Amino acid sequence: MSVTVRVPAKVNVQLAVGPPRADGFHDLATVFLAVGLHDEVTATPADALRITCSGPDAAQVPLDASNLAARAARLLADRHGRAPEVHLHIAKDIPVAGGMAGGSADAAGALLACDALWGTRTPRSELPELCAELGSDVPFSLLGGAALGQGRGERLTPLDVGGTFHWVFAVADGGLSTPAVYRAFDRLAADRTVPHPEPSAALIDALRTGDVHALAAHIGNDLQPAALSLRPSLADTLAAGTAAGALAALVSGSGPTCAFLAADASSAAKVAEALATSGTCRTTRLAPSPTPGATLL
Ligand SMILES: C[C@@](CO)(OP(=O)(O)O)[C@H](O)COP(=O)(O)OP(=O)(O)OC[C@H]1O[C@@H](n2ccc(N)nc2=O)[C@H](O)[C@@H]1O
Ligand SMILES: Nc1ncnc2c1ncn2[C@@H]1O[C@H](COP(=O)(O)OP(=O)(O)O)[C@@H](O)[C@H]1O
Repeated sequence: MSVTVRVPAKVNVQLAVGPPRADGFHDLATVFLAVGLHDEVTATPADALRITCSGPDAAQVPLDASNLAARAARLLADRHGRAPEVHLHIAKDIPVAGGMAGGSADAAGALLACDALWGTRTPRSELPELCAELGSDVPFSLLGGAALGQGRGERLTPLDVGGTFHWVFAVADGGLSTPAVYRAFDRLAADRTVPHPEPSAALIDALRTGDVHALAAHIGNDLQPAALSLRPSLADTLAAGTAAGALAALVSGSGPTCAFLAADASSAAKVAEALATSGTCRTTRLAPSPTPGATLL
């Protein structure tokens, strides 16, 4: 017997970052959008906790206790006073360390898969809190769709989305460390007062009405200058997608994946083709949004 859970990647269409807090995190006003790139986490009975991973980027995924799926299994087992005996296989399609919350997706997937395999029946209302213990992005990986994230990103308010948005992702060679990008943000902000981050009403309205041009006009990522300072070549990637007709171009979360919003599916295909031949990224992916959160298959 085994249980498989499908989990989506995300892009932050708004990522407003405040000053560092006493606990080292930053308060955010972020709008998460789940996009149609997925990992699958399969839980199978085993004598001990074991992690395996397949997919083109599998070699970059740690298979020890630091894997977020392993941490999720341990947390759930502790919560129910049982041993974390499970084999978790991650079929990885989400770029690793790319600012698309792949590890967070696997954590949310492992929680749901283990809960079903072990029959621990954790109340659905308790899952977001367990997710938040694992990482700031994990509650959104569970929820999917679109949501406003506040606090360190874990306090979610679901948002309505009135249409399908078409994305192209330009995947870079190598990842960027999320803490390093937040540190670069702090360095770049050292000589100014960083305001408390506020949600963009215009952007939330654009999502609700499904207006791609309005969404493109209000999209933004405060971590982008920080990611660019660590990886200046991303400016060429962003420029290549814009030249190919993308309505908006931005770094996805902490990067280095770049995200391009296209007017429709055929424009997205053209942007992807131009990026693929531009020599400014390792590979490109097309994905619609929104898409559901962690789902038992
Ligand atoms: C930037 C974002 C945008 O959604 O995602 P990615 O682009 O990395 O996927 C998130 O804020 C990343 O969330 P996540 O990757 O879950 O971070 P966590 O494990 O909770 O924290 C890792 C580290 O990032 C920094 N961090 C994270 C969240 C936050 N609101 N402020 C922070 O300063 C802290 O240095 C923290 O120690
Ligand atoms: N299941 C997992 N999948 C990917 N990376 C993981 C996983 N568990 C732990 N990690 C570690 O987390 C880091 C960040 O990975 P990821 O979640 O893919 O990126 P990001 O935080 O940029 O969205 C990786 O470099 C890797 O060392």
